[in-house]
Amino acid sequence: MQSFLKKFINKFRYAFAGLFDGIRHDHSIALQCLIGLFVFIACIFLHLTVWEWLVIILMIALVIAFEFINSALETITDKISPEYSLEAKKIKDYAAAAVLVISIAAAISGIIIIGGKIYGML
Ligand SMILES: Nc1ncnc2c1ncn2[C@@H]1O[C@H](COP(=O)(O)OP(=O)(O)OP(=O)(O)O)[C@@H](O)[C@H]1O
Repeated sequence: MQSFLKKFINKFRYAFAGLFDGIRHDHSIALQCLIGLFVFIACIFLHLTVWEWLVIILMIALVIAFEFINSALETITDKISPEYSLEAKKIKDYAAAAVLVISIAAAISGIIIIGGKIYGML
């Protein structure tokens, strides 16, 4: 029981270590976190509904999570294929495309929700 609890706590410890390491050492992750924080703070003043908050929080989390996965794939690609290769290019470009797709969805959601709120205030 104790070792189960220890393993469980360690999982969180490693995950948080990864979170802080990514924010400190990966500029793309740091930038996405900063944008997410800025959007979150801006939304506090816009009196969002529960559903609007859910979409905003989900989108911020998805973009940051995709950025972490992208960085993990870049790291493993650089390790196994430091030389130029078409496969390495494909892995990195596909991972970047995944971030792009979710970022476009987040931007559109943000424009609809935040833009709509600001428009309503004018
Ligand atoms: N080993 C490689 N072989 C072939 N193409 C590569 C290789 N490494 C990088 N590339 C190409 O360069 C692009 C940028 O790769 P890079 O590793 O610099 O990612 P990045 O998006 O600049 O990462 P970050 O800014 O998060 O550090 C890739 O999307 C890919 O097209």
